[in-house]
Amino acid sequence: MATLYSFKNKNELSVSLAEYVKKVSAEAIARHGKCMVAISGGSLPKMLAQELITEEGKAAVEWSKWEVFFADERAVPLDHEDSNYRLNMEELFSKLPMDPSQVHPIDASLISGEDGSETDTTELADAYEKVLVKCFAPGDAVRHPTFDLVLLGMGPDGHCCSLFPGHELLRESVAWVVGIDDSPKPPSKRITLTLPIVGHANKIAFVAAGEGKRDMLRRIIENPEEGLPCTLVNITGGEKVSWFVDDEASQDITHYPIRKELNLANI
Ligand SMILES: O=C1O[C@H](COP(=O)(O)O)[C@@H](O)[C@H](O)[C@H]1O
Repeated sequence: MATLYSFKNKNELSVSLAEYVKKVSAEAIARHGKCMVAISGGSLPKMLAQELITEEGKAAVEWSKWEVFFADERAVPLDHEDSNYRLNMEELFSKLPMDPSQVHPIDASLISGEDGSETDTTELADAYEKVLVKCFAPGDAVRHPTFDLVLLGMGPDGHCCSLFPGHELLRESVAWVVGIDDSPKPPSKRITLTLPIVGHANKIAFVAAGEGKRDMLRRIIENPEEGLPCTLVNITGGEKVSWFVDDEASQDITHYPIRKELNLANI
């Protein structure tokens, strides 16, 4: 069962989220010498940056051991305002002691049309899957990449990565990365990790804050029968999943245990 942490405000959420990231990172590096991370876009990078780009945050994590991939990406040029790569670089990774080569973007040469609207998303997804194959198991065939940490936002419609409610891609069980051409949230062309890959990670963290997420958060947590994408990650990931939300977002949750403090021993 996923753990739900709710904090007084976004500031306290960011403080605990940073503690969680530090611990998960240290454990991964102790286990296999690196930390393989998948990250999404939206409001998440800013919340991570608050504590992690400080001098203390820079020193508390072995950033040189991180390899960063995208949980989802929009089929746009890397400097486009909709690019999750651009957002994460600007908000977070360019401010950390990391080499840019540690962050693995989509293959920009496959973006077609000025705004990416003519891109073949299957080709883009397949190319990104090859990046994962290469980075996770060089020269080796693996059934699933195991991310040490997947960091996700929650869309106000209950989507995560670029897996949208009711979409057929929620049933994908073979591919690691898939293309989507009909995202209900623009831009319509994207690529995304699939549910089995997200659920296979060692740790999965969701971040959601503010009144705008309140109703959907309640439905995700309390109405699993709706089968919303975030709920499916909760079900697949079970106790590996932690939610970091603020009290504004969790206010309507009455039938699920809410923890008010992060307990690092339980992670
Ligand atoms: O389109 C996307 O939206 C989600 C949620 O974003 P938020 O701004 O509501 O936090 C994000 O997680 C995903 O990466 C992005 O492509």
